[in-house]
Amino acid sequence: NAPPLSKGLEHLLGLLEKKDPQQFFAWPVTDNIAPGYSTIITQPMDFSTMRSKIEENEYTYLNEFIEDFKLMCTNAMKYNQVDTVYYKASKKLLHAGLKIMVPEKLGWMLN
Ligand SMILES: NC(=O)c1ccc2nc(N)sc2c1
Repeated sequence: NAPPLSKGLEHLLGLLEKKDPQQFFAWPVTDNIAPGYSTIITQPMDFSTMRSKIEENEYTYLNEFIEDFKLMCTNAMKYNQVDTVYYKASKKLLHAGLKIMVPEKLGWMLN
């Protein structure tokens, strides 16, 4: 059965996914669309993987979820050149996401 954390994380995930309308972060990046991706990015992460982890109760603490979100964004800033839509979108998503993942905004989930 889903402990309370997973309910909160699913809500939070939904808020973050809305900040990625082009769905650049919706699914794992493949080497087909991003040549050499799997050699450059050793720890891939995307929203669909995060959703699976929530459903499998793989997140014990909110911080683990936040780390995966940051990993997903920083991977994109590592692989993509600064002048690409992907880099720009990941930087914007990272900052927008970290703005809502602060204690005063998440108090309802933390206790
Ligand atoms: N999340 C990413 O880093 C990402 C997503 C989509 C995409 N499509 C390409 N042609 S390169 C690329 C990179």
